[in-house]
Amino acid sequence: MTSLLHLEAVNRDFGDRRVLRDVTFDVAPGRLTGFVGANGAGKTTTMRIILGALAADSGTVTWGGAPLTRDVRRRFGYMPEERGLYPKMSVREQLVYLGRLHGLGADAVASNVDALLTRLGLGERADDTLEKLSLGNQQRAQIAAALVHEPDLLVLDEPFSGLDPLAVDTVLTVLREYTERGVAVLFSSHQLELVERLCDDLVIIADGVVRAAGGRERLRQTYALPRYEIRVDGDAGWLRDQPGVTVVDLDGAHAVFDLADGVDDQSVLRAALDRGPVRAFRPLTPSLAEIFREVTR
Ligand SMILES: Nc1ncnc2c1ncn2[C@@H]1O[C@H](COP(=O)(O)OP(=O)(O)OP(=O)(O)O)[C@@H](O)[C@H]1O
Repeated sequence: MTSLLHLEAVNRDFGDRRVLRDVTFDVAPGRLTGFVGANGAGKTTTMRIILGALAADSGTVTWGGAPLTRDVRRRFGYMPEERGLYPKMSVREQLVYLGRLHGLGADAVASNVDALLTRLGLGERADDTLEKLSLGNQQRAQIAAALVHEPDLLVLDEPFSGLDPLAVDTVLTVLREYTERGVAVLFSSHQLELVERLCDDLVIIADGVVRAAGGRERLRQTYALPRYEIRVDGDAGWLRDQPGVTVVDLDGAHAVFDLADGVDDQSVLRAALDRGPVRAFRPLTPSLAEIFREVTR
């Protein structure tokens, strides 16, 4: 059974620089959580603290409400930013080695490794040394290494960087299979479009501070501007004279506009209908890139 990973007020300094400030968020079982932030925002440092590769100065990390022990961490899978496989060893050999290191029996390891390599599209390359593989395939092998011992929590540092769209889909499908089994997955990325497409939950960090965290749809609603799109038959220029309306974009019959606080969207719709047919009228939800800009500025 997997559990909830919870970080509470985690702080970390390097020298006189505070790199993480009161970092608090959850990684829930069965959910893909995207960890986004600019270069140097603190993602890798946070992940290394979760994995125990680095100590926090203060704050706690718990798994199912209990502090992390070495045994609990053995049930975690990690793909570090500095990829960790040996270039001159065959992919299969090192995955088997890693599985054994995590305490799996020889038979379980052999079947896990074969299944994983097939799922990740590396079945044919299993006996090649890592250095012989393309960069995209090396990346898939690194992901396999984080999965080989059937972890309860997966922590992946930029797992999608350098993958072509097909490989992104393959890896995503595999990660989804894990979340469907209840595994909790945290991955960092600076590719906002990708994170937006993939994630159930998001954590946005800037300068070591979590600026927003929670379900993707809830965040979208929380940061939704009162912004609307309208398409009419004639020219929509009259919107400029409508009280409480600020036109953001106008292109003939199509317009995007913001509404002032307290102005009823239906009154704008009625005003449009008084002038003729309305072909489209809808509130616009912000993209992750817009939310990111909003919370990190
Ligand atoms: N061992 C270290 N010693 C000193 N400073 C460090 C160390 N590790 C990280 N830092 C600093 O901490 C800050 C956060 O780095 P971190 O690697 O966690 O960011 P990140 O969000 O993962 O960025 P990136 O996307 O570039 O990997 C950066 O300013 C970095 O220079």
